[in-house]
Amino acid sequence: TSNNIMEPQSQNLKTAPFLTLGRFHINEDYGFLLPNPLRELPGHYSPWMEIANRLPQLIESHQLRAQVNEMPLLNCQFLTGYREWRLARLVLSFITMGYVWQDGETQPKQILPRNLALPFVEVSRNLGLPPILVHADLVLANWVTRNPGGPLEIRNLDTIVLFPGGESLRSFILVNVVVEKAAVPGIKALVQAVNAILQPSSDSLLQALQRLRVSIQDITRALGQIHDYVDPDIFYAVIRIFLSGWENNPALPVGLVYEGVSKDPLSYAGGSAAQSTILHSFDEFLGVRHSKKSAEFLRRMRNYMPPSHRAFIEEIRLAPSLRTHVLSSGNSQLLTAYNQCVESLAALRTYHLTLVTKYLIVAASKAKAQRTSHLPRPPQALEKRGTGGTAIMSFLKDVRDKTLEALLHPSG
Ligand code: HEM
Ligand SMILES: N[C@@H](CC(=O)c1ccccc1NC=O)C(=O)O
Repeated sequence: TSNNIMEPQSQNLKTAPFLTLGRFHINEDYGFLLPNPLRELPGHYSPWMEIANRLPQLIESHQLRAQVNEMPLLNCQFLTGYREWRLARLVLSFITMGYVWQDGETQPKQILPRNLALPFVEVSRNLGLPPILVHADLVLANWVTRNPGGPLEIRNLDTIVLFPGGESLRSFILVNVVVEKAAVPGIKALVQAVNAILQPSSDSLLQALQRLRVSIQDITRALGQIHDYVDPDIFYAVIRIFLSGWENNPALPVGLVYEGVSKDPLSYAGGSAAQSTILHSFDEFLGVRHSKKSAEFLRRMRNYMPPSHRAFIEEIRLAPSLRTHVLSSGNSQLLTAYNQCVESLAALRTYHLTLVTKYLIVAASKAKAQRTSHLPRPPQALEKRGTGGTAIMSFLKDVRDKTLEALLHPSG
């Protein structure tokens, strides 16, 4: 039956919720993770897969570049379905990072050969992502469960593609998968809260804020598993360089030439969990305001996310302000629940700062004192900057401090 145009709009809101996950390709069980990623491409693409499946060995033996130079130029037309495109990007992004950084920071490859550059740029354009490894490749599409019916826990997970770094690299990726899984109840609570503001229903809103706080605490707990599985010296000296990019990077000051795509070099930021949609969503929902510089970096990182996830953040930004709703409600329970979400988010960022201290600051000073001579010389350019390109501690402390500034006080 056609909608009765006389029916007041609010009736519609009672039925169709304003915000839903499905519209943004966010999964009820896996959140921003790609559900059940593919691990095989059609036979036509075996030249890519054969290299990807041996990537750590090819990089460590410095044979990757030679292998890539012999790789045939393959046409993307035989890729069918979203999951095949995501696996193709996963494979091509790993091969690209390995190709550029195979011989370390002092001898980067300035030109990406056309047989790699052309398909990588085509697949990237198709998916709305930049032609460089991003969090959506390294983490979101790079996981399988060992026992399909089993839980999404480290022991029941495996990666699809790897860089050098052995167990530390594999676990680094999988801790991030577990973090994304821990965020799912929080993202669902955020959607419930936005719809509760619109209905309005303060009971539902209160319950949603309490669920959001619990999920943020679960994310922090999941983050802590890094200590159990990832060696800081291996992370710092072996793994990090393969996650780094070619924007504001002294190792590749003009960027990278993508042969056959553009005669001028192009610059793109390296991977970072700043490309994970989780905290962007929480910041927008809670109304956390970052400094101009931090906000610019975080906004740029949104262009390194799948377009539908980027759109989800935008939708939250356009939704009615939770802060205004809490303050105007005069409901002290809502105010307390809101502040507990903000405090938990700040605590998550403080915990992340302790990780960065251990895995970057301390690891760097140890490497400089040559107490890790059994490992390769770590990249100098990455000493002061994150792989995403920020000045490490100042950016992260600023982001954490601005989170705390969002706390609401009853006197307004
Ligand atoms: C050894 C592990 C890690 C190190 C050394 C590290 C380091 C960094 C650095 C340097 C930045 C600044 C942006 C950049 O330049 O890349 C950053 C940003 C960020 N990292 Fe990590 N990170 C680690 C793991 C993680 C994990 C597992 C998560 C998952 C929640 C995470 C979440 C974030 C977020 C959300 C940002 C953006 C800033 C913010 O919103 O607070 N990081 N990280
Ligand atoms: N930004 C970190 C590296 C890092 O944490 C990262 C790099 C690529 C993709 C995800 C990352 N972090 C967590 O998922 C660093 O500067 O070492």
